[in-house]
Amino acid sequence: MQPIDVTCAIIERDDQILIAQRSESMSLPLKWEFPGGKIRAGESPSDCLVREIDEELGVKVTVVAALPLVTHHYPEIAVTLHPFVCTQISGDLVLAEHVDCCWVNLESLSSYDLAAADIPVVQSYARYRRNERAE
Ligand SMILES: Nc1nc2c([nH]c(=O)n2[C@H]2C[C@H](O)[C@@H](COP(=O)(O)OP(=O)(O)OP(=O)(O)O)O2)c(=O)[nH]1
Repeated sequence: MQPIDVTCAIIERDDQILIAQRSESMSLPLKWEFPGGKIRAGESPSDCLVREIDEELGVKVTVVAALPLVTHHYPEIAVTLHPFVCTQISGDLVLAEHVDCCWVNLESLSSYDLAAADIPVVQSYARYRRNERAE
């Protein structure tokens, strides 16, 4: 199965990051994820990310760092996630597609039912944070 390319944003605010819950009508219903979406033909991953976050959350973000790609095979679809660490630069959060969102500490993430592809993203983000603090 050829993976589809999907961007996702780990939006940082102080010591917390934003996660959002997919709706019942989306694929992976009610799973928690990092907001984002499919990369369009001819679009760069970072342009896709900025567009998707504006569409889904109504806010502008700027990219701080790119994390390693993660490919995951679900039973019916395969995805390659392009994760970016971001900060919000303007706008007020309004959910256009998700049913819920919350700001969480890294340590609390394991209590949310995350999409399976996001688990390695959380691990690489944790490594990124450790390296940031070591500098
Ligand atoms: N956005 C996002 N999608 C994820 C994550 N983890 C994960 O497995 N996925 C999967 C769910 C979907 O199968 C796919 C992304 O599809 P999507 O429905 O969010 O993308 P989109 O907004 O471009 O969708 P659409 O316009 O076609 O409705 O990637 C994640 O952290 N964020």
